[in-house]
Amino acid sequence: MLKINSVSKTFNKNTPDQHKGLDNLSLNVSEGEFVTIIGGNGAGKSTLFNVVSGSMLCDSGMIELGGEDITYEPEHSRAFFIGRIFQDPMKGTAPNMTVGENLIIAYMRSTKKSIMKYPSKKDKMFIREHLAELGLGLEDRMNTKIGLLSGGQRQAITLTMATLVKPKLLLLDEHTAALDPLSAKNVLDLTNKIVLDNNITTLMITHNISSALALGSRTIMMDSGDIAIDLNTDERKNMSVQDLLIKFNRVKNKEFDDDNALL
Ligand SMILES: Nc1ncnc2c1ncn2[C@@H]1O[C@H](COP(=O)(O)OP(=O)(O)OP(=O)(O)O)[C@@H](O)[C@H]1O
Repeated sequence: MLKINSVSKTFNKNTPDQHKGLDNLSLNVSEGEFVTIIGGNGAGKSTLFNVVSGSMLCDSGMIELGGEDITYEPEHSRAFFIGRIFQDPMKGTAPNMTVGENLIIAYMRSTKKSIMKYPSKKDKMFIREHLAELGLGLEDRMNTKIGLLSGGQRQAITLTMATLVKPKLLLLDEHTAALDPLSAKNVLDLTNKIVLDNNITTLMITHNISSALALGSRTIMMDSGDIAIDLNTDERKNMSVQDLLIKFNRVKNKEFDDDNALL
């Protein structure tokens, strides 16, 4: 489904500050796979998401999604089939527009319908039903401005916006890191439900190693712009956080270094 072939990205080339964001990284993700990604500071996690979503172009290598070469496809056209959710709940929504308006715009955009046209009753029903499925009562707050909702509610809506129409790929970029622990847990539970119910191919960056091992079907650990450890479902099953840190230490011959790690 997603094939990343020997992708590299160097920043500040030919300057004393030159360094590699991605170093010949290859990764194959199958349809419906839910991969959690961890890694220390500057390991290259966000750069990986940037080159996959098109917000940055790689220097070399190839990225294929669903059999199509998207390596040099511009970000705005990838946005039709790649959903990306950021740490900041305000990113990706218009705070002065209502819940309903935000969802309608996301829906019209992903179905490539004109946003100049008034949505049909059927479209509005579809959106309302989707929101009701979250079980947060947000379907009764369609006229509330998004900016007035809590961070957790906003992330739940952003998640709905990104999955109203099933994306080919969902990128979750530490999407619960700015939330309080209870909201973070609720949003992670919702994420798990939405991803599994819809069989969405998903990559999720997290600093929480226990969540990374508990969620999804595979965990990769990045270091120095490449994948250091790649664990499938069976390999992860009985692995504790401590086991993983010991494995990293053995493979890379150094301590895992992540200021934000919530073990
Ligand atoms: N736009 C940029 N310009 C220059 N260097 C960059 C840029 N983006 C990332 N880098 C560098 O590339 C390396 C990888 O950064 P990246 O943000 O991908 O790491 P990360 O794993 O997401 O780290 P963190 O968890 O700390 O956010 C780092 O050394 C970083 O400083």
